[in-house]
Amino acid sequence: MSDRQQVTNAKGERIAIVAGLRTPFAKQATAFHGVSALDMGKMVVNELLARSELDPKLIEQLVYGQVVQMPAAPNIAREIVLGTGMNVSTDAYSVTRACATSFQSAVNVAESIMTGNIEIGIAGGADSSSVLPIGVSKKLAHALVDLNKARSFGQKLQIFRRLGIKDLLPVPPAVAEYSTGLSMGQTAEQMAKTYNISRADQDALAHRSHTLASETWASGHLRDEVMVAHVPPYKQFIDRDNNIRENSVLESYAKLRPAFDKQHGTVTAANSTPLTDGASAIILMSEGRAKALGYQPIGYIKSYAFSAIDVWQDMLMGPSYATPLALKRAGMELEDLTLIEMHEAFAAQTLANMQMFASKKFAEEKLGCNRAIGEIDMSKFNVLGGSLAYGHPFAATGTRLITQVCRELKRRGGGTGLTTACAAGGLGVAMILEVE
Ligand SMILES: CC(=O)SCCNC(=O)CCNC(=O)[C@H](O)C(C)(C)COP(=O)(O)OP(=O)(O)OC[C@H]1O[C@@H](n2cnc3c(N)ncnc32)[C@H](O)[C@@H]1OP(=O)(O)O
Repeated sequence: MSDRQQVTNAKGERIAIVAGLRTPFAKQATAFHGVSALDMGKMVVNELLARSELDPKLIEQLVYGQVVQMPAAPNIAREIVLGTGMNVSTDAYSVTRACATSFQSAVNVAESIMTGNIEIGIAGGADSSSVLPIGVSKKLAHALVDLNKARSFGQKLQIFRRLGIKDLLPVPPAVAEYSTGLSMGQTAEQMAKTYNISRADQDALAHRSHTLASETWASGHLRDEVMVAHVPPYKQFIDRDNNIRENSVLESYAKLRPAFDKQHGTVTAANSTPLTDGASAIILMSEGRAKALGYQPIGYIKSYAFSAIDVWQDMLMGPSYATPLALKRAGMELEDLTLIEMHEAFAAQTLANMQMFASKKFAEEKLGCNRAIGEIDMSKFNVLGGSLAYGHPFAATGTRLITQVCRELKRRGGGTGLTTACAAGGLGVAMILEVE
């Protein structure tokens, strides 16, 4: 098998990213309080269609995802088709791959174009941490099923007697690993300890992220890729991300108490991504179709790779496993890249991955290579700030990163950019984009 990946259709045409858009990202229970992931997904896809002036009849497929599922609408992709100005005959299905979800939807649409099944598709993802599928305890769920079957009042009473007050309390979804029960924050704490990452270094990375993101908003660059979202019942709107600290002060970070290991921890609210609401989407086309329709693509997919490791220890290492694969498939080295964009789930996780990129020992022991992936040049790294500042509506981050990197590469006169993310389940993703 060749190491190189051919990301083209049978005619040799590349997979073009024609446009990308997102809603502003809002902290949990703020501007998008009460707005579901589906509604945010509809908002962004509608606006993307309007801005790109693409005839909805031409869109053959929409692949979309969310991490925190809405039981009432399990196929969010199809609901977006039915709830926007899209053609009802547009095929639509949903995917989920934790924090790499919209990378997955982008790859699914790209692969449909590569096989020649379609020429035009939309990919993306949305998540709400404010509209949650609040569940019930296992005991209550069991009892409710039994109640349905109970024939007499006596039998019903027996069932209720099995329940205590605690069993009646609502259960919100946990940001935790199903198989280990560890929260993402606890995993970040593991990583800080394993890789010896200091609180000061974590805080400095978070401060850098906020400072750069704040400068980026001030520059006006994000206006083309972030829509103004009118929030139902349409009395209010949000026009920019609301987690970014406009005047981030490093000293204030040190004052915060650890959030996940209260006694010995270093991971705080400031050096973690906040729980966030938002949606994003991109339009993908075969290069030939994009040009025939008169579009100037914002970028092309050069290579991509997914990876998986065990979940018990330091599982947010995805970038260190997926990146070397994507580089190899693109026939590139880390130093060839113009930009490197790594999803900042936590500062500790980001710094651990950066450390392992530079480690020959890691390459030898974990990747079976005799050369480190490479030292990250900070002048290329998360140059507009990262998820620590922008926030992280899980399923929306992938297509945010893809759009942001393509646009920044364009401003810099073109080149290649890596986008990479860790994800729950020990998963990782890396995608290399090229811009002319
Ligand atoms: C693959 C992956 O991506 S895994 C990642 C998945 N995502 C997650 O797991 C989400 C992780 N984050 C969280 O769970 C939450 O954001 C937490 C628990 C860390 C923090 O939650 P909260 O305590 O509600 O955060 P909140 O926003 O209220 O901030 C707490 C305090 O820190 C302060 N703070 C937050 N950021 C900063 C900052 N950059 N500088 C200074 N102070 C800050 C806030 O002002 C607040 O102060 P206050 O209590 O005086 O008002």
